[in-house]
Amino acid sequence: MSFLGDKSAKTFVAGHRGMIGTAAHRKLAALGFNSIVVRTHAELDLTCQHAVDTFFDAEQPRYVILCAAKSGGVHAALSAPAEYLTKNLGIIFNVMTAAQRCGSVRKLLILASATIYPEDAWQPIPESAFLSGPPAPGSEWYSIAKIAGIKMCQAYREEHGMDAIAASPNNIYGPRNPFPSESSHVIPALIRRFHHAKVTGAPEAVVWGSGAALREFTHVDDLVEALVLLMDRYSGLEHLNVGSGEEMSVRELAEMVKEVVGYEGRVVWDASRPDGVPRRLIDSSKMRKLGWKPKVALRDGLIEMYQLYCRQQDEA
Ligand SMILES: NC(=O)C1=CN([C@@H]2O[C@H](COP(=O)(O)OP(=O)(O)OC[C@H]3O[C@@H](n4cnc5c(N)ncnc54)[C@H](OP(=O)(O)O)[C@@H]3O)[C@@H](O)[C@H]2O)C=CC1
Ligand SMILES: C[C@H]1O[C@H](OP(=O)(O)OP(=O)(O)OC[C@H]2O[C@@H](n3cnc4c(=O)[nH]c(N)nc43)[C@H](O)[C@@H]2O)[C@@H](O)[C@@H](O)C1=O
Repeated sequence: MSFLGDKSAKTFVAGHRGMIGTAAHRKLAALGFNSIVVRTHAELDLTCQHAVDTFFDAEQPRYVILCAAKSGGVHAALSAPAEYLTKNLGIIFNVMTAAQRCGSVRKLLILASATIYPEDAWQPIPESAFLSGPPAPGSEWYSIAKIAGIKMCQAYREEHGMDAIAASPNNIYGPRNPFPSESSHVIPALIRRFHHAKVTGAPEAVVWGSGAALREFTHVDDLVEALVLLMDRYSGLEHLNVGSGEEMSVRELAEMVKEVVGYEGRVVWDASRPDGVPRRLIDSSKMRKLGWKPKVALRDGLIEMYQLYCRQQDEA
C-alpha cells in the first residue's frame, strides 16, 4: 500500500513544533492522516538513545518523517560546531537504529540539506555532486551529520532492505509560532529588524555580510508537498534536492523584505558578519520529474510571514 493510501497508519512526525515539522503535520492532517504521532522535545529527547528505543517499541509507527534537528542560520551554525555535529548525528543515529530495530517502520524520510555539497560544485548543483569534495567550511559540522544521515539511509537500504530516503532542501522559509529569534535564518531576522527600525523611526537598519551571496528560497508549504510526494512515490538510494530554482542575491532579498515591511530608511551592510558560501543553487529537476512544482512566490510568502509577525506582536 502506498503512503497516501495508508492514512490510518501511525505516522511519526519528529520535530512537529519546528518550522518544517509544523507544516508537515498540518499537511498530513489536511490530507486525512488520522494517526499522527508527535512528541515535543521535552517529552522525547531524540539525542537520548534509550528514550528513542522505548518510544519506537511502544508506538510501533509505520511511517517516520524526521524533521527534528539542531538547526539555525549562518551565524548559529558557526558558533556551536560541537553541538551542531553531535546533536544532529545523535538524532539521526537514534531514530534510524530504533526504526530499523523495532520492525514496524515501512518507510522513513530524513531531512538532509543543500549544505552537503562542496563550495566549488557545478551550479545548479546536481545530486551527483554529493561527496565530490568536502562540504563548505563554516557549516561543515552540521553538513557532515547530514552527509552521515544520507549514507545511513543508503546503508540501511542495502543491508536491511529498509525503505529509508533523504531530501536535501535549500533555504526554506515560512510561518512559525513563535516567530524565530534574531539569530535564526535570514528571512525572519530581516523581518524583525526592518519592522523594529520602522516602528522606532530608525534612519538605518543593518543587514549582514556584503549582500552579494546568492541563495534559493523555497516556501515550507512547497517543501512539504515534496516530502509527501517522496513518501508516496520515491524509494531510491539517492537523496533528492528540493529547491524552488529561483535564485536571488541577499541584497535583492533585503530590498524585497524592506518593501514588504514598509521600512523607508537606509540599509547598512555589516561586512564583519559572514556571507556564507557565495552561491548555492541546487538542481531539483529529479524532484520535478516526480511531479513536484513549487507554487508560492517569494513575495507572497514574505507578505504572509510579515502579517503573522504583526499578529504575534499585537498578541504579545
Ligand atoms: N530551515 C531550513 O532552511 C532548512 C532546514 N533543513 C532541515 O530540515 C529539518 C527541519 O528544519 P526546521 O524546521 O527549519 O528546524 P527547526 O529548528 O524549526 O525545528 C527543529 C525541531 O526539532 C526539535 N528538536 C531539536 N533537537 C531535538 C531533540 N534533541 N529531541 C527532540 N526534538 C528536537 C526542535 O525543538 P526545540 O525547538 O524545542 O529544540 C524543533 O521543534 C532539519 O533537519 C533541518 O536541518 C534543511 C535545509 C534547510
Ligand atoms: C540550506 C541551508 O540554509 C541555511 O544556510 P544559510 O544560507 O547560511 O542561511 P542564513 O539564512 O543564515 O543566511 C543566508 C544569507 O543571508 C545573509 N544574511 C544577511 N543578514 C542576515 C541576518 O540578519 N541573519 C542571517 N542568518 N543571515 C543574514 C547571510 O550572510 C547569508 O549570506 C541554513 O538554514 C542551513 O541550516 C541550511 O540547511
